Amino acid sequence: MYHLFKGLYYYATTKEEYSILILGLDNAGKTTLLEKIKSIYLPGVAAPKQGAQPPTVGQNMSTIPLPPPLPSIYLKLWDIGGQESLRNLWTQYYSSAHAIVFVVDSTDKPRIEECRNVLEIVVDAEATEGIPILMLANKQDRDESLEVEEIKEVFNKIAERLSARDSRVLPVSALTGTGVREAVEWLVTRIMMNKEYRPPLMR
Ligand SMILES: Nc1nc2c(ncn2[C@@H]2O[C@H](COP(=O)(O)OP(=O)(O)OP(=O)(O)O)[C@@H](O)[C@H]2O)c(=O)[nH]1
Ligand SMILES: [Mg+2]
Repeated sequence: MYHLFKGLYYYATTKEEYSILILGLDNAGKTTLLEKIKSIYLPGVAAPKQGAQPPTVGQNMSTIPLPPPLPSIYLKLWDIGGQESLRNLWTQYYSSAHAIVFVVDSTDKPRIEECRNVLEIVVDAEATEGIPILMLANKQDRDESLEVEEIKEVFNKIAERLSARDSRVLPVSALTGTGVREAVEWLVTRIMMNKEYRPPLMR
């Protein structure tokens, strides 16, 4: 009887926890995205304002219990600094990540090739094999932003590597929130579909 109650208690009080890595060049909008997701799913958290986030030196982490009607799981979001000198830290997070969100500044045309090269390195790393990759064409609220189709073309060049993977490109504005819920919903579906390959932690 004790074991039955213990089992029921465990079942009622634990949830699956999935880690999501938010990567991308410096100034792409990663921290703004994290803050926006927090403001949507956590009660009482204010939405981020333009220019309010200092460049990230190190990491920010937030655990979000998803509200209904989304599945009752925790998303553990890791936002890691994108400056060149910090990018070699990213690899430490790969093996425990259940998905990668790669944020692209759609207004930063001069750095779009750099962006593609950096994504290529992430995709080619052994420890990211088999996990879903979501590319976000961010800053779509700005007039001068590249369209999502143009961003897709740039990333087509690494399509062979991505073709065997679960990947998607979605347009968003981390600042206004347009597309952010859709992005989270895509991630939730894909990490749960992939849970036999990369199982969640139980918390
Ligand atoms: N217009 C617009 N500005 C944005 C958007 N997302 C981020 N920004 C702005 O872009 C700048 C950089 O945003 P951050 O979120 O700090 O960028 P980051 O990727 O975390 O940068 P690092 O921490 O240096 O890696 C800030 O001024 C943000 O307000 C967006 O969707 N639209
Ligand atoms: Mg940041």
